[in-house]
Amino acid sequence: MTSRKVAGGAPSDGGVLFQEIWNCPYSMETLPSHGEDIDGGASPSVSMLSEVAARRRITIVGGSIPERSSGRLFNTCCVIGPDGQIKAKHRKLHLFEIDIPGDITFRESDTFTAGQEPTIVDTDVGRIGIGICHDIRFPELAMLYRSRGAHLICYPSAFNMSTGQLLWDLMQKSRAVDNQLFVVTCSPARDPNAESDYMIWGHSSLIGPFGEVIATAGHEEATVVGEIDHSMIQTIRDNLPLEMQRREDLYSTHWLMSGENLQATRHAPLDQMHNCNEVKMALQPWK
Ligand SMILES: NC(=O)CCC(=O)C(=O)O
Repeated sequence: MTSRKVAGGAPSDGGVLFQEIWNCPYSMETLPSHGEDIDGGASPSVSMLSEVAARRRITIVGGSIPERSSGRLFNTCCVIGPDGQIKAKHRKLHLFEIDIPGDITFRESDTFTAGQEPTIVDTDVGRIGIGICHDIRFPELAMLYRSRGAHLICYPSAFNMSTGQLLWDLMQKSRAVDNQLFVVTCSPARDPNAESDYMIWGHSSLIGPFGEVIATAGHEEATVVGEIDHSMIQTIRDNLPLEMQRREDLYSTHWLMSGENLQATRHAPLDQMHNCNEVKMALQPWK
């Protein structure tokens, strides 16, 4: 997936987004043997991205690779600037866990450790928030990026056949429309002959702040190219001033993500979720 910024500053040569886990099969059994030590400078995959970014003078949101660090494995995305330097590193925050008997069972947490920090980074193609695949299901993360002034959120991804058909488009459009910004996704292509049980859904896309599909792929291998006009963000926000219409008197957007009562309420069975309207949410301070 490649994109080019066309407004809101000097045009750059653009950016490229890769998919989730592009340097090896997305299989929990074999992933550990492909882990690379990014901080230790022993990552052939990131070195390759850096070389390409510097040679082409572009920003690369480098999908994700298994990152080995202090004896643990993370699902990690590096953002690389046109000088070939790593500008940011995002470790997947929400690991994908699913168990639909007879259909799909997948547990990333058997292999990966979850990251601890959201990632927002200023690049030549705008201010980018990063999420990796399953991170897209959590609207709070996208809201956080919006509140930090993100122009676009990049989600390197690998949705599957069980959830992709119903939800993939919906997720991307929801995050874009709720937050009135651009959402860019990149998925691997589907390989019908793959030996893995995990069949990829595909359909990488660039979605605009009004939910419009600017560019999209099918499930086959493709390069998707789209233009991001930053001025559209303000236009849509002026046309439809959602932020001004929030009913802070009814629901607070100052979220408290910790605290015993909140935890107890959030994790209670549905029929015990009383007093929910008393729960205040305040955004976890993010340094
Ligand atoms: N690789 C992933 O995180 C897949 C997420 C997914 O398919 C979902 O439904 O969520």
